[in-house]
Amino acid sequence: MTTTNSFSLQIRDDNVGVITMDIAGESMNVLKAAFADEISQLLSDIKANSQLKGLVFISGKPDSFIAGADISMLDGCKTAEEAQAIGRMGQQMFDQLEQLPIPLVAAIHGPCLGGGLELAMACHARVATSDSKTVLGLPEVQLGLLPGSGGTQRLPKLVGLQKALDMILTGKQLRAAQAKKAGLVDEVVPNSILLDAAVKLALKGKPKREPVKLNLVGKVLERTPFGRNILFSQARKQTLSKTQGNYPAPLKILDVIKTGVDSGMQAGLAAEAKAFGELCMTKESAALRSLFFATTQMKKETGAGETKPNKVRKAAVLGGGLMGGGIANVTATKAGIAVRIKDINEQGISNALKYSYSLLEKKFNRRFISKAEMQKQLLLITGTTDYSGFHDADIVVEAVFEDLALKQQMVADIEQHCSENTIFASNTSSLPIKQIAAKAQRPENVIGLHYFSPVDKMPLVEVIAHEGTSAQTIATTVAFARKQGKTPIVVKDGAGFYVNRILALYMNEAANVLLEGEPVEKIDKALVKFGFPVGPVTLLDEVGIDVGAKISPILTQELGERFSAPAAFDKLLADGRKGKKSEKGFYRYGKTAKKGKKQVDDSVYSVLGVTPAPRLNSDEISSRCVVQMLNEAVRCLEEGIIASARDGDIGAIFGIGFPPFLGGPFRYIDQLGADKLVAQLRNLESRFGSRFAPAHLLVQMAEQQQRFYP
Ligand SMILES: C[C@H](O)CC(=O)SCCNC(=O)CCNC(=O)[C@H](O)C(C)(C)COP(=O)(O)OP(=O)(O)OC[C@H]1O[C@@H](n2cnc3c(N)ncnc32)[C@H](O)[C@@H]1OP(=O)(O)O
Repeated sequence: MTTTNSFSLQIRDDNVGVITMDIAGESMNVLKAAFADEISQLLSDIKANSQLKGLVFISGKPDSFIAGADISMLDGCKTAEEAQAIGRMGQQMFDQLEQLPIPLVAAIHGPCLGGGLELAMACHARVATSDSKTVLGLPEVQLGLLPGSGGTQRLPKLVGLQKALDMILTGKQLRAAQAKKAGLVDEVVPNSILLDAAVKLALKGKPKREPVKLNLVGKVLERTPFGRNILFSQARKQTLSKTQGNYPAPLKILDVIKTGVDSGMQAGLAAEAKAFGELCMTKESAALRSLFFATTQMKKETGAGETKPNKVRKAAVLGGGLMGGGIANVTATKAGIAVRIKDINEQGISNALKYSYSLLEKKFNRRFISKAEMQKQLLLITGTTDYSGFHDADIVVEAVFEDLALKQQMVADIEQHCSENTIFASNTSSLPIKQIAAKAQRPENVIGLHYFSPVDKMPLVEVIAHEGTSAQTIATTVAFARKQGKTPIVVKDGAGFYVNRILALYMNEAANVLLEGEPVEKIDKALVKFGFPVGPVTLLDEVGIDVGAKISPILTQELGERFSAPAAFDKLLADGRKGKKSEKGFYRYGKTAKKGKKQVDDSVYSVLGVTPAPRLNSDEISSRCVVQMLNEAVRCLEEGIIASARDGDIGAIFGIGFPPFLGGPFRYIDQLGADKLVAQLRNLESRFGSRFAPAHLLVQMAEQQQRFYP
């Protein structure tokens, strides 16, 4: 038996060596530069033992394999050369594993990501557990990086070029069954027999790798120089349209994979390590890494200091609409908690159940979950038109219309039908929680829990405590949201909370620009180019022009005139234009829409009384909208609506899709400089009026040359 700090090698009676990786004192295995010496020692012991018939590499952690290279180590690199050397070291380490004369099998349970998968791919075979915790992927692109230790070269060999490009460019993670279908793992087994299965495979000898099975088109695209040129140029085009050129990593990924395919593995590896080093130094990667650190840190916070959350065993949802159905879905599928939906009629319940069914069916068809998992999750969702089955709900989330009296009635109903500890969480997007709790007998149990649509996709929730909400209610709600797979930020009670507040000013400015005559598609394109997933006008159509019109007066009354929507927008509603749901908005929908490209419904201009005439350039449009968002974010921090710049950054990125490569509004202000932003706002204020007046805190920071982050 050989033991180093993080690895041990144990020889079994059948002469299979089991290498166990278990970094002391850390909850997950990550790869560090310091391991090079340990691996060398291990390999020399292995080579010295002529009896060995095979090897298994397994993790000593209960629920994780390897979560990749240590991101803190990468963050600490000062030069591209330093980061390149780390990539090279990993490449050499994995090369040595691949060169071993005896079969080496990776036994994978839990996350096997980034450098972890690169190590597993250097092994001669892979067995993975069918457990839902087991996921395999190369998520480096999400950190603004590329796989730096052989991943760009080995993955295409195992799963084919097209699949590898898809995985590396998106960072998507595969469950074991999907990985098996793709050719990434050889066997899928229950966790209880993982080691046995891996040993068995090792004793069979090194498997012969057949070329990836491809259909005729696939063969032409992947196995002829002509086809590959088409494949890479298509991928480049798609990447540029998706990233708008804002992210350097995807283009480098394409270059590096192409180098390997055209000039061989060694050239590919050299290009990979060089690009890895360069990417590590980019501001985009630094911003994306900061998101990883922020979200990891937030996972530990209860939202209420030392108060421990109560366990939620059963939940209920009021309202089976799109939001209610989505909330029920994540409660059952992500949190694994039984959830009861109440709607005023059977149809509402049936819609909510169908919603979950179709999402789960898609996951099943993609082999992401098994039939048994699908059925188990569906069984957790039940429906009722009265309050039957509500008495033992630990938390009730209401997702009914934005009507204060109705919501107050719901509070009273829940106090009557549920226990005295049941939490009442309101999914309101604009009403102050204090008002919803105003008539409650137990206001300490009332809280806001604001989800974003579509609930199954949007990662953020705002948890809103009013002054009387108890610490216990806050901690339990935060933990509940986290179990649903959400990133919660705790915000102070106030109209629009944080996300809708900063969004409203941004959308208003887009509306102002539109009313000055800029064409709809130009405004949308400008903000997509800036880095938002969709433009503000498209977003207004999606959310509903009527919804915007309802929220705007509430925000104006509570927060001031800068929130009042341009009066001309009332004409849209008078014309029956509510957006996508009414098939009438800024764009064409339904029968009037032609297939393919989105088209502006030109009649919207005459309704608004404007003649479209482009005058501003893309940067002028985007900066006018974005500075409104930045300025309001600072006001929210100043007023304590958000507790920190970090929460504000996460809220904007996860709730609105603020460009992640900028790190969020506050990191972006740091990058711009508070003084430059103040100057820009003052200039706009002189042209357009007080809605651009800079926030006090921003002015103060500009004067004192301060930053939000060190
Ligand atoms: C050369 C290579 O190609 C380059 C790379 O490999 S870059 C790294 C690629 N890997 C990744 O991006 C994966 C990052 N990690 C994750 O996504 C998630 O942590 C996970 C899905 C693995 C697990 O999530 P979850 O179970 O919620 O646990 P989470 O709280 O995030 O992490 C547990 C601990 O592991 C740490 N951790 C996880 N992955 C890490 C990593 N790659 N580097 C450093 N620390 C990591 C977390 O910081 C946390 O530490 P703590 O307990 O001391 O706070």
